[in-house]
Amino acid sequence: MSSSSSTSTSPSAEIGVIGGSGFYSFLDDVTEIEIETPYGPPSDPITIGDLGGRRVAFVPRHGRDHRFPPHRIPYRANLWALRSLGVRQVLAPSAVGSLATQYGPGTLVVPDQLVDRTSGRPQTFYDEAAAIHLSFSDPYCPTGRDTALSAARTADWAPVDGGTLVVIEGPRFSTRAESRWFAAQGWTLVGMTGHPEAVLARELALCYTPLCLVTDLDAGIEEGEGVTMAEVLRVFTENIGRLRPLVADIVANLPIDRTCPCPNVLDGMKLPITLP
Ligand SMILES: CSC[C@H]1O[C@H](OP(=O)(O)O)[C@H](O)[C@@H]1O
Ligand SMILES: Nc1ncnc2[nH]cnc12
Repeated sequence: MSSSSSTSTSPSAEIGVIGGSGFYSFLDDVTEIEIETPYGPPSDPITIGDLGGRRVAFVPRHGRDHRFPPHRIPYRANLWALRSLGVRQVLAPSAVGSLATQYGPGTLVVPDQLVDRTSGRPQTFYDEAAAIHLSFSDPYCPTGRDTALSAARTADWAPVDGGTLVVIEGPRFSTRAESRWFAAQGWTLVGMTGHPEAVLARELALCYTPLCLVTDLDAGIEEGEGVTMAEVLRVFTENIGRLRPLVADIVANLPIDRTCPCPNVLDGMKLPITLP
């Protein structure tokens, strides 16, 4: 681990933020850290700073120059690096498409379920020496979700509480038929990065909370031209001015001591690896 500023102790943080498309920086007055993990380096050097009285680590999921497409993001390295810095609670802003007309661009959703439609992405830390099967019935931290929802309400950004995020392999967007099928299942949102990020956080006993900003109505919902990357980035950029302070408020309001089930998910398991 190397750091750009001289510190006598190792840099550490308690809360991690993984920025998505259009969310490439977060903190002021940062220490920048280059970390190697058993899974290679994270998407970018991690920046650590103080925010709302908390120590926060930030990593841009796609890299600050958006060089990693969703299927090439080093998800394991990102989560491992955050945990190795002391992070135990993770906030995950993400740009998503909507599968429901009532949730138009600019809607903030804190989903409570996900459906994995990715293929071939490494999605576990436990792939040799012992079989580890974790419960994933409720993929997100209940306390993180509640904290996010109440911070959004306080900020007058009426959030949608719950919904199902379907995660596609990408990097292409969905066809209209796929999109209509997702909507017909009753799923709410579509994205490309929510899996395996959430399950890898669970495997490291981290709290993980998705913050989904709707940037578009997906192809089968709006009979227009179809979604474009430019549209996603434009709408995200229009909303980043209120998303950043909201993430800061959530950071400030996350509990210091975790009373949710997340810290205990590995209890009694004989792990084949030592967690950082
Ligand atoms: C920029 S277009 C599609 C891209 O945007 C979303 O990224 P993220 O979840 O990191 O905000 C979506 O999942 C795709 O990766
Ligand atoms: N319509 C969409 N499909 C998949 N990922 C997205 N990210 C933002 N909008 C999206």
